[in-house]
Amino acid sequence: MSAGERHVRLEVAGLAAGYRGVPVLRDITLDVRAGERVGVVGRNGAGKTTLLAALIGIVAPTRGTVRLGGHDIAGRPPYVIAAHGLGYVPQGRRLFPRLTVDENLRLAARSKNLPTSGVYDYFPHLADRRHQLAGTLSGGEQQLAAIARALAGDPKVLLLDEPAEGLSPVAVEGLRDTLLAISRDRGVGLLLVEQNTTLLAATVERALLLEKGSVVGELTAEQLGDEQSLRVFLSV
Ligand SMILES: Nc1ncnc2c1ncn2[C@@H]1O[C@H](COP(=O)(O)OP(=O)(O)OP(=O)(O)O)[C@@H](O)[C@H]1O
Repeated sequence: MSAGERHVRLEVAGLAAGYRGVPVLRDITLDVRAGERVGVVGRNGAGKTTLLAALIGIVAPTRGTVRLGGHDIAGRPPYVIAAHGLGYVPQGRRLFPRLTVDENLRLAARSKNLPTSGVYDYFPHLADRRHQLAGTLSGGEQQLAAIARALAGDPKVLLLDEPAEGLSPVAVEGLRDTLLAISRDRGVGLLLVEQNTTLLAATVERALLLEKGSVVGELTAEQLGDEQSLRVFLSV
C-alpha cells in the first residue's frame, strides 16, 4: 500500500438517489478526510440511512460522484466499493447469528486475505468470545462485533448507521472508546449516523445536518457539546 492510499479521503459531490424513481437524496456534497470523524444528524426520514446505502452501493445513485482515495466508486457493486476501502456497519448489526464471532470476522477479511488477529486488539472482550455464536452475544457485544467485522475488511473510511441504538449507557461508553481508538490509531475516517446525542458529542468533530435529502448545515464541535440544542435539531 502506498502512503497515499493510507490517507484516503471520501469526497461526495451532487449525489442524488431514491427508491423506484422517488427521489430521497437530492444534492449531497460532503467530505471526510483521513481520520476525520463526521456525524450525520437529521429527523426521522431525512435520508440518513439512504445516504449510507447510496455510498456503499446498496441503493443506486441517480446522479453525482463518490470518490474514495481518488477512485470514483459511485454506482459500483457493494463488494467492489468495500474492496476500495469503504466499510459499513448497518443499522441492526446484521451479523450471521449462527456463525461464531470469529467466522463473522473471517468472512469479512477473506476477500482481502487479511488476518483477523489485529482486529481483536480493539475488542479484547470479544477476543474471549471469538468462538461463541454471534446470535448469543448481548446487544452491546453484537454492536462491537459488527464494527469488528467491518474493521476486518481493513476500511479506510467507515460508515456507521445508529450503532448506539438499543445500547445501555455503559455499552455506549465502550463504543465511544472503540471508535475513537480506531480513528486515532488507524487513521480511519468515520461517517456516523447517530441519534444518541451522548455518543455524537463525544465522538465526532462536526456533524452534517440533513433535511429532506439535502445537507442544510453543519454543527460545530461546540454545538454538538450542547446536548440541549442538539436535541432541538434532532427533535428528540
Ligand atoms: N426501501 C425503501 N423503499 C422505499 N422508500 C424508502 C425505503 N427506505 C427508505 N425509504 C424512504 O426514504 C426516506 C428516507 O428514509 P431513510 O431511512 O433514509 O431516513 P432516515 O433519516 O435514516 O430515517 P430514520 O432516522 O427514521 O432511520 C423516507 O421517506 C423513507 O420512507
